Amino acid sequence: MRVIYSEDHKLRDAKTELHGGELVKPFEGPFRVEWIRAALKEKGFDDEVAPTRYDLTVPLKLHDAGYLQFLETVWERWLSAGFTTEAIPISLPVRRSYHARPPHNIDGLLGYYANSVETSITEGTYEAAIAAKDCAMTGADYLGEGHRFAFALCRPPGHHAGIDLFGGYCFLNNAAIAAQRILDNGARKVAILDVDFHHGNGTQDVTYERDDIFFASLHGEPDDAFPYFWGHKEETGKGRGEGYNANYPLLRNTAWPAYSEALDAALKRIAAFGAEALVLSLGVDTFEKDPISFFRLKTPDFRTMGARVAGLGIPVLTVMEGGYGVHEIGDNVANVLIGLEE
Ligand SMILES: NCCCCC(=O)NO
Ligand SMILES: [Zn+2]
Repeated sequence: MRVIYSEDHKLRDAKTELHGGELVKPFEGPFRVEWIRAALKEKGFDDEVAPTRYDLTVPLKLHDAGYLQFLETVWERWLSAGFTTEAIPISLPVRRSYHARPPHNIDGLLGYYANSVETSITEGTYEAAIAAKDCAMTGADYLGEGHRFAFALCRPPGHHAGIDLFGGYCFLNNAAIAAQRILDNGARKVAILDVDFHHGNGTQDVTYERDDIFFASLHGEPDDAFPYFWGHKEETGKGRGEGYNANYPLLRNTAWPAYSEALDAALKRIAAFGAEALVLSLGVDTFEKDPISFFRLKTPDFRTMGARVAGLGIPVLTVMEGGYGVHEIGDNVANVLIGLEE
């Protein structure tokens, strides 16, 4: 299977994350991708390429132009405002802020575009996010050449990045950008299946009113799991998108039997939609040892997951999302790819 990887992920190397009321070493660090890369190489995934560089034409079909400009300029503006730390939002447009609009003040602008406040913005964040979406788009084009599978080893991840929202370690929605590229390459219907532990609220945001992209997400029950305010069953799409969004919230300690039931239901919906290709938002923070999640999947389950997804019989672009803290993330990602190709 072709693996698309960019050294530029290392440009995103934040030193702080707001977690449990204090600034900690980020869970989402460069080590993650290097662990995964090493595991893939060990298991024979040695067809690795660097991404093609693309302009912003496709991201601008999903993200707000002002938001992209913010991402590109925020770090310099933060420093020019005299700050010497990493940029973390503190004030958000919440309920009844009826006239909220992007303030000039960079401190306020950070909050305007944030959907959560754990994620610091630092030097190199934008460049790394650009490289991640280039990995996803390169994978989409590789499928467009007639190949069945590809893996975009994206970092930073993207599934919490909304139309004009960053957070949850995400800045550009790599999976949705890849889906858009697949459509631009000629497909009429594409599905995105998000198997990360956390609801892909950003992906839901950018696809919610569309009938050419079907979005399904399996995730921790929002009443108990980040991002908390999205991912309920009753979120089924809006306008033309009504019926093209499916959420499968699952309870604490969910293990493979219950998880696979929801997975099969999601796959059935995707097949019924008539997807010509699938973008798999792969987070492996569903793993039993993940430090910030609460499902109980085991390493062999990820191989079964890949095989079930391959059962759709359509091309699959796997896009890396979350999965933290333990070396097993490499084996778990490799197992999904092995299962896909079985
Ligand atoms: N503050 C929690 C951030 C969770 C990020 C993540 O793994 N999303 O999939
Ligand atoms: Zn996650």
